[in-house]
Amino acid sequence: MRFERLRIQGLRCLDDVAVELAEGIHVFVGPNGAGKTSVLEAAYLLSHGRSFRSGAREALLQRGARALSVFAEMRVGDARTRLGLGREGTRWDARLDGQDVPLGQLVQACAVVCFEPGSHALIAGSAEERRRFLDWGVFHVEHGFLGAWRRYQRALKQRNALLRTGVVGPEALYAPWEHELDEMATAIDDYRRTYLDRLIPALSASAQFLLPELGPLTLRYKRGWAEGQGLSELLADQRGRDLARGHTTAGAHRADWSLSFEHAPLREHLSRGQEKLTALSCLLAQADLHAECRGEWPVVCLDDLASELDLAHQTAVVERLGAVGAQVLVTGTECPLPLQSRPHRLFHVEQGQIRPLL
Ligand SMILES: Nc1ncnc2c1ncn2[C@@H]1O[C@H](COP(=O)(O)OP(=O)(O)OP(=O)(O)O)[C@@H](O)[C@H]1O
Repeated sequence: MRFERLRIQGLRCLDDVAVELAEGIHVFVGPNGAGKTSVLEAAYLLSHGRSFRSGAREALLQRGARALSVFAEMRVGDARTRLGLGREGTRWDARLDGQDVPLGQLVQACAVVCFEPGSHALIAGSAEERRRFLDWGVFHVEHGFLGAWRRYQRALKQRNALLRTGVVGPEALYAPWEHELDEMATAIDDYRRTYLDRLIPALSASAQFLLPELGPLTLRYKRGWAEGQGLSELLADQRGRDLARGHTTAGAHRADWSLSFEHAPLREHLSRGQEKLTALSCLLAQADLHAECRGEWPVVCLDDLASELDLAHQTAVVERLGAVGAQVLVTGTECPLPLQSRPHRLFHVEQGQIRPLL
């Protein structure tokens, strides 16, 4: 898929800008604080309903503005789709081809993968980062996943509310939610395992491409509760313990995964640059798998590429994405060296204004 046009209003320093986009690589250059990352954030917002930067979605709204909106004309194969996401007051609205739709439907129609300075948290950060990566990957290729995930979250909220009453009974109050958690956690676990089984070949290939010196990789997945044990029995057994902790301590919301390499068995063996390259390998593999499942590469955003990777790796990534024909949006204070001699679209960004240079 690719964007043909993006119009962004009231997002950070972008008051009202429109960008025409084509196939291939687009580079946004300009000084610090110019609004380059905000362009990528706008694209990402359409595919995730949130920013990739930490902080509340509310921080995206331009100071003093009442409304924020991102519109895109998107091409998927031969079809054109219009996407819109806006916030007015406290209300967020999503639109697909002129119709109001639930946010979930909008974000499922649009796929953007983003490598940015915070991406190394996928390797060095909390389990929540890795679950989010996994769940977004599954969500974009498995339509049934969102329903199971929502039912799981609802049951979890209910059980946690019961725990907060400070009483472990009666059974009739806890048991239905624990059964629901068991059923939905099993479904979520199946989706995640199937996804990871499919991701591993693409991940091995991208890691081999970016980090050949580390040798073959192994992915370990933990589902969030002991293997071989039913979740509802486990939850019934550990109500007292969960009560003391104030929340549910086992289940699909505790899942995690990790990577190790033959020549770097522990995460602590990786340099910071290698952590970033490992995270990038995961994101490229996710994009690759998305292309395999949906027949279209997602849009790939690379924020501040030149400050994140050395020249050899910048070149490798750009060549790989160029070869598969993905639409790529890159930012930097200068045009990254590997892109200086190639045909691509170049935009200058300054004080929230975007001007095409090429
Ligand atoms: N809610 C907001 N309202 C108005 N301006 C904002 C808001 N949030 C951030 N900004 C400003 O918008 C700009 C955002 O810049 P952005 O992060 O997109 O810049 P950039 O060109 O990627 O910069 P860098 O090269 O430093 O990473 C900054 O100048 C920032 O101070």
